[in-house]
Amino acid sequence: MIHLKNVSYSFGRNWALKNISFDLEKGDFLFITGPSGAGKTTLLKLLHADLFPKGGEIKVAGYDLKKLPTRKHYLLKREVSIVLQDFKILTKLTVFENVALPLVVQKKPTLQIQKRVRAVLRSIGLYNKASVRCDELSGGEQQRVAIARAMVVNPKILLADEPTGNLDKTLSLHLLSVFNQFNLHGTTIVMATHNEELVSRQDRAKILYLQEGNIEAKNF
Ligand SMILES: Nc1ncnc2c1ncn2[C@@H]1O[C@H](COP(=O)(O)OP(=O)(O)OP(=O)(O)O)[C@@H](O)[C@H]1O
Repeated sequence: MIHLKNVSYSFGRNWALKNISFDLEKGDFLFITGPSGAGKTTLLKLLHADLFPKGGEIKVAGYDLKKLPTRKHYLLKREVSIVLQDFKILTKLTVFENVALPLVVQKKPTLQIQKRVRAVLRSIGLYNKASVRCDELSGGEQQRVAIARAMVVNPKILLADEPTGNLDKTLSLHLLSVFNQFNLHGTTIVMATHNEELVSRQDRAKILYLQEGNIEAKNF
C-alpha cells in the first residue's frame, strides 16, 4: 500500500528527511512520532504528493509518485485523504455542507451523499451539529469536521497530522476509536502525533520514530 526506499527531502539546504525506507500493507495503522521539526509533516506531504522527493522511490496506493504526472494527481487524491494541522474547512458553510463537498465535487447522487455524510457524522459524534455553521464550532469540533470530510470518500489511506492537537483527553480517545473503526474496515491509517498516551494504547500499531529527518527507531 505504501513503499518508500531511501526517500530524502530538503527545503533548500535543510534536509528535512534523509534516506527514509519502510513499507506498509493494506489495513496497517502507523504512528509517526518524534520531536518538533523531526520531519513528520514533510513525510505526510510526500505521501500525498504535495511535495516531491529529492531522491529515492515512493509508491502509494499503487501509484509510483515519481512517474505520476501532475495532471493525474487527482487519481491518487481520490484514494488518499489528508488532514493537515491547518484543517482548511469552509467556515461559512455548515458541517453537512463541508463534509459533503468531496462527494458533490465527484458528482455523486444526492441521496447517496446524504446517506454517507450522515453515517460519517454519526461515527465521529457530529450528527447533531450537521446544520450548524462551522464558524460556530469549537476548534476541536472543526478538526473533527476536517476528519469527517477526509473520510467521507472512503479513502484507501488516511494521512492525519496531529489530529488530536485541539482535542481534550476524552475526545482524543474517541477519535482514536473512530480511526480504529475506519482501520478495521480496511483504511490504512498514518497518523503523526506527539500524544504518547495514544501511541501506547494502540497495541497493534506500527510506530516510526523520527529525529532530525532520520528514522531513529521503528517497531516493524
Ligand atoms: N516550508 C518550509 N520551508 C523551509 N523549511 C521547512 C518548511 N517546512 C518545514 N521545514 C523544515 O523541515 C523540517 C521538518 O519540518 P516538519 O514540519 O516536517 O516537522 P514536524 O516533525 O512535522 O514538526 P511539528 O511536530 O512541529 O509539526 C524542520 O527543520 C522545518 O524547519
